[in-house]
Amino acid sequence: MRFTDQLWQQITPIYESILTHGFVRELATGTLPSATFQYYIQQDALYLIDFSRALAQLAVKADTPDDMLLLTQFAENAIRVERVLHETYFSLYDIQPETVKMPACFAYTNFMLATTSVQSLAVGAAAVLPCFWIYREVGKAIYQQTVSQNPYQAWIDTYAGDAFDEVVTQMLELTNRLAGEVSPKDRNKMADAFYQSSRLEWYFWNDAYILNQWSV
Ligand SMILES: Cc1ncc(CO)c(N)n1
Ligand SMILES: Cc1ncsc1CCO
Repeated sequence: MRFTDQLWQQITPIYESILTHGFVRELATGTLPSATFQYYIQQDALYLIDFSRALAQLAVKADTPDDMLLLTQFAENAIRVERVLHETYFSLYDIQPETVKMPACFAYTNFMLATTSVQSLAVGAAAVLPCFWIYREVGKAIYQQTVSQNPYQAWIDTYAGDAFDEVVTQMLELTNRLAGEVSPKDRNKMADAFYQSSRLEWYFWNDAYILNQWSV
């Protein structure tokens, strides 16, 4: 069994909770209230910027030009996806950019940035892997269930598509290779980082669903 298969086994309950979450269900059926989607897109634009920073920090730590290139391309692409959010959703739904990260976005981006700056390349890679992998699985799952005229179809197509699939496969290969080069102790740290980010993926959707704000 590949290392990443073990990682996925450990997050099975989290993944199930994500797939059955109201946000994901309503995204699939197109019934998600537009205010909820707005909140999500505003937070995701903020998220993608720091996600790009996290990937760039991993690129600095990479040992080979090939890995540097892969990670810098991912970092660039995260900014490009952030731009596309603005060009499509922000203008389509007349969404105003947000500057304040709400609790889940704040927790998730800070966790990724701390892990990719303080921990090793392998542990940092495990911390960003759920961003790739969970979105691909959710994208493919929703793609099966989606209805015609779904207002969120473009979002679904992005993550269910072949281009994203290829990117995720590359990130999985990198993570498995790195896992093979580190100690069992570090593989445990990788598993912990992967688990924590997976949890935060659930919280990110949940915050949007409940329109969570800072209480104080
Ligand atoms: C919160 C979150 N996780 C993962 C992705 C996909 O990279 C995204 N756009 N947003
Ligand atoms: C995972 C991911 N999601 C949006 S951009 C990106 C980086 C890979 O291109």
